[in-house]
Amino acid sequence: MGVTASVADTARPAGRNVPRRALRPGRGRPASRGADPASIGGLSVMETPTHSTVHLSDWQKSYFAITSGTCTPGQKADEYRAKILRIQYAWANSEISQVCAANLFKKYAEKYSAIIDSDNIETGLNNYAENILTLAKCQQNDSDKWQSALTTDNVFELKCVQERMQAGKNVQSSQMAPADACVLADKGVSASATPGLPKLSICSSAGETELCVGSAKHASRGPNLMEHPSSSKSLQCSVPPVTKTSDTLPASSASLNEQVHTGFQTTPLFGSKEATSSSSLQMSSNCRDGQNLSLSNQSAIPAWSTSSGKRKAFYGLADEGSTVIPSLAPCQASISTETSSFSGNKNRNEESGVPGFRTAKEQLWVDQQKKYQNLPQRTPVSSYGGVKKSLGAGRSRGPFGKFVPPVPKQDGNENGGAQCKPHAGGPTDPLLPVDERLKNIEPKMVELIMHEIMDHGPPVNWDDIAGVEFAKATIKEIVVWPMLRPDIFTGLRGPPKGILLFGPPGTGKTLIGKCIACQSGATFFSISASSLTSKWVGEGEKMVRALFAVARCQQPAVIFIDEIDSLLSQRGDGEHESSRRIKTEFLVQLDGATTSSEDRILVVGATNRPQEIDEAARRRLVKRLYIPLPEASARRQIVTRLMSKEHCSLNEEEIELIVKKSNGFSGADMTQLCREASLGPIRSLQSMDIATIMPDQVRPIAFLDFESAFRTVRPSVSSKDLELYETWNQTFGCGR
Ligand SMILES: Nc1ncnc2c1ncn2[C@@H]1O[C@H](COP(=O)(O)OP(=O)(O)OP(=O)(O)O)[C@@H](O)[C@H]1O
Ligand SMILES: [Mg+2]
Repeated sequence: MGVTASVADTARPAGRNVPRRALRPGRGRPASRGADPASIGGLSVMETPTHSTVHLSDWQKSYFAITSGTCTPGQKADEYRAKILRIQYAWANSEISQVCAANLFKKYAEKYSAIIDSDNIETGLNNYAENILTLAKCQQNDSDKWQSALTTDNVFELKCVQERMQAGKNVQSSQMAPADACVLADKGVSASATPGLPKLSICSSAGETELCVGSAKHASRGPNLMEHPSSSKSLQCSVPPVTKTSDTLPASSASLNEQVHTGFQTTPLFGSKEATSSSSLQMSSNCRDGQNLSLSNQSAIPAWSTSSGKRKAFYGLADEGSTVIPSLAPCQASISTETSSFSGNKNRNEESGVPGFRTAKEQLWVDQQKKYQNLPQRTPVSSYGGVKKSLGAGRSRGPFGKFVPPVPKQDGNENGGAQCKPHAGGPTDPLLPVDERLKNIEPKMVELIMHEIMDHGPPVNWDDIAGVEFAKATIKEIVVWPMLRPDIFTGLRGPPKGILLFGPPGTGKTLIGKCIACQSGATFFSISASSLTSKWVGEGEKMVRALFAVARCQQPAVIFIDEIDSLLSQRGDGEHESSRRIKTEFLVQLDGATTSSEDRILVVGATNRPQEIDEAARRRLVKRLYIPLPEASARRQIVTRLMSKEHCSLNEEEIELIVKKSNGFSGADMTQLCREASLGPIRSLQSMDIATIMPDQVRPIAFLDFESAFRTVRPSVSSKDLELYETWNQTFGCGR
């Protein structure tokens, strides 16, 4: 690669892989070789080669973009990295001298110091660590495939290691390391001050060559990473044997360790003199080495190629322990401090007891790890803290939701669980006894069902449900009270096993289901029928079986199935085999639940298509409660309750008018009407006011807002549909 191309690249937006040659012809520039280093990056340097192919306008564009403040810190950092890379290439190709390269590096370090050292999160590079993290995540899969051929056994046979071992012996024989020696490994690696291996990690003094860990070759003939793509291998290969001796770390090494983290010396780019003189561009100890090290390492060393283990240590994967050789772990952690600088920063600070700099993302990760460690290891957590998906509607348990074992509650306050064996460790814990009733159920399904238990969510009271007094009273009678007093509700008074809530859409059927969940004190499973039928093709009936099995272990239990018509629709010839099997299994289970008078499992189904429910299922859902459109009183209740939370100027008469005008509206329609009206005061503002107006300056919601809301909100249930519900209710419903 010629410097020409490098310089041309410098003028392009960083990070874009536009073919270099594609740029030049378009611009009609001569494709001459040998750039003028003096013009690389627009900096004046000591050497002035003969050719210059930098297009001035390109350079100016780039330069002004970076310095004008229109670039983000991330873009600036990209630009910086790109420039460093260009210089390295030029130097590696002998197109500029080391002195020239050193000077260029120095200039760039000075030029970019404002963004590198800045604490300002908007103009500095603090947030750049986030970008690196993202990049690293993206690269993880690919780079994980790479495996070093070096092992702990063959690494000692490497010539470079042998040389360094010998050199180490020599130095050790002089009894002490030079005072200004620089250790370039950290904790694990620097433990190598054991006889035979000591100087693997200790450099010669300043002025001499500085070493990378394991890069003995560099020590002997001057570092040239560009010439030695294998240097990253040697970095890695030297680690295991050194680690073995970590417990023999002498104090001197330990103190030297501190230098490891603070310097940039792990990236020797120049010959000895240049290395020393260029220390200023090595972003030394007081820099925010998290970012800087990352930048510099990425530019100088193919850092990501050093090992996948580094990345594992970097992320602290949940399954790391199972895949990482224990003896390697400290080394991986230590190496990651070099390549994954923010983790190094963290380690260092934690070791020294000083709270260290962390990006928000880092902190979140640490917090999640801590949180997760304190919880039972039930839910498999993905490598990055993601959570395995569960099926169905009840996702409210969340990633760290409370663990509810599939056993009856056994303390004195709860009922019906005495016959179950304890299963506190969860279905997948091999050490704990499994409930007899779960023996034939796949643990994976038990696990999935457990996710469907709704044990929290916004509380819903009976008062929140306007109207439907008969349905509410019936539900209290057959659900809540028997759950609370099973001793009274026995024999003929025993609760039914199935309830069907049917009625037009938006009348509060799901709301009632949530209310039962909150008020009954039972374990509440909320499963949408479609999740059983669509997600679990072929396994749906097993899921149904598992559902009832787990519910039996969790008594008293309520299984709420929303849109139950899709699960229990009429059986017919064109029906899919799998859905037929699910339906059959469901009916069997409903019967099974019915046969045991001890069982306290209630199935509550909700539908707005009751006519589609299979007759066998209909029979089993013995209480079929019509949830009609809200009457005038219920509509008034909804409006009053919603408006009581808002700034509103409605008087009684106006509310009555609204109630009258909303005849035929469902509960959901009423809610929508109120939402629409509440936007009226905002709409009446001038658009320019919205940015500056104070909340208390917004006028109250008035009747005129409802009047305009009535123009856009219409009833969602047609009178024809209503007739169908009425007819079905008269035929099959249990209402009065
Ligand atoms: N009786 C009611 N009292 C108060 N609010 C209600 C009532 N009915 C409906 N709503 C409002 O309408 C919203 C939708 O209600 P819900 O989801 O329970 O209807 P649904 O009967 O289940 O409808 P669908 O048959 O379409 O599933 C509720 O969140 C609530 O805000
Ligand atoms: Mg619903």
